[in-house]
Amino acid sequence: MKVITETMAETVKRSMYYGKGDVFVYRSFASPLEGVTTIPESDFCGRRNVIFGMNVQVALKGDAFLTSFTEGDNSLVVATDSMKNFVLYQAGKYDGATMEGFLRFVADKFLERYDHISGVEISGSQFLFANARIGGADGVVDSGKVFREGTREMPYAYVETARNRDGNAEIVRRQSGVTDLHLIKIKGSSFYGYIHDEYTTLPESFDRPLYIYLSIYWRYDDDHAPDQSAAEYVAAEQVQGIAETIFHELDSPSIQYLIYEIGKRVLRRFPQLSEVSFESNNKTWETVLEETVSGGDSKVFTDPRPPYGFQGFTVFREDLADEGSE
Ligand SMILES: O=c1[nH]c(=O)c2[nH]c(=O)[nH]c2[nH]1
Repeated sequence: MKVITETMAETVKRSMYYGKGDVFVYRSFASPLEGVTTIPESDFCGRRNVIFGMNVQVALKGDAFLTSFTEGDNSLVVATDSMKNFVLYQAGKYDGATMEGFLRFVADKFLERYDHISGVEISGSQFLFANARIGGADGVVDSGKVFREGTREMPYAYVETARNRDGNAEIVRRQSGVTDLHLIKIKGSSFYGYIHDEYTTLPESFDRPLYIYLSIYWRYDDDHAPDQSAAEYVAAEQVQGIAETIFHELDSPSIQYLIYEIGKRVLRRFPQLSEVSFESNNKTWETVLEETVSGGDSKVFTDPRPPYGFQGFTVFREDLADEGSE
């Protein structure tokens, strides 16, 4: 009987996990992120982390949880409410400066604390808070105490760990990112040359108001890790700066080509990365009036109607192979 069970365990890969989402963590006066290597496309040089805030999702994995599903046996269940408390408690113990580092720290602590857990999947979206600007005797300066939740676009991080044969935590997969950029280029984008057949109604466009929703994700190569050194850390703000710069510079023939060019620039700027992935949506405005009283290029637009197009693409370091250096 035992042999059959073991064989089944090897051949049947069951999906099994449970956890907690929307764990909102706000840590005040965390370590500042300093010593980041700057790039020409961005003036980002660090984060003060007066408020280090994020929305965390965590899931625990392990064969030990099987009977909680199959027999209602809760004896090895870490309640998801306790997971939430665990994450919040660790926020007080973390002395690093990045979400990637924090998630790794929490994942390791889970495996240390609970022997029966075999793996952890944890991800987060970071809230960026910007200093309020206040007027006083010295002119308009940063408040240092009052912050506004900065932007819609959010740094993203994902870490998956598993216990190895020696019982120690190992990284299985991880990814960093920036999600939910909304970028409009008012002039200088086209889309033409696509298949024209009995299904085509879209007019070719030689100067469209290209509006994209964009999420960008990147992975470090095996010799580098996002929580290793600030000098090798790739910040969401920097990748965002590259995306905005390329969008500005390039007269793009399509979103497909635009994201490829952004990906190549990111890999060229950051040799410590092995790949960059994109998810984009096309929200290009509809043109309502081609002319206005202002003359020149002035027009009137409105939001597009659904459905919306999307693109997904991963750029690898090999894609740079036949390019000269800048
Ligand atoms: O950049 C674009 N890529 C497409 O594949 C596409 N298809 C479409 O209708 N509009 C666009 N725009």
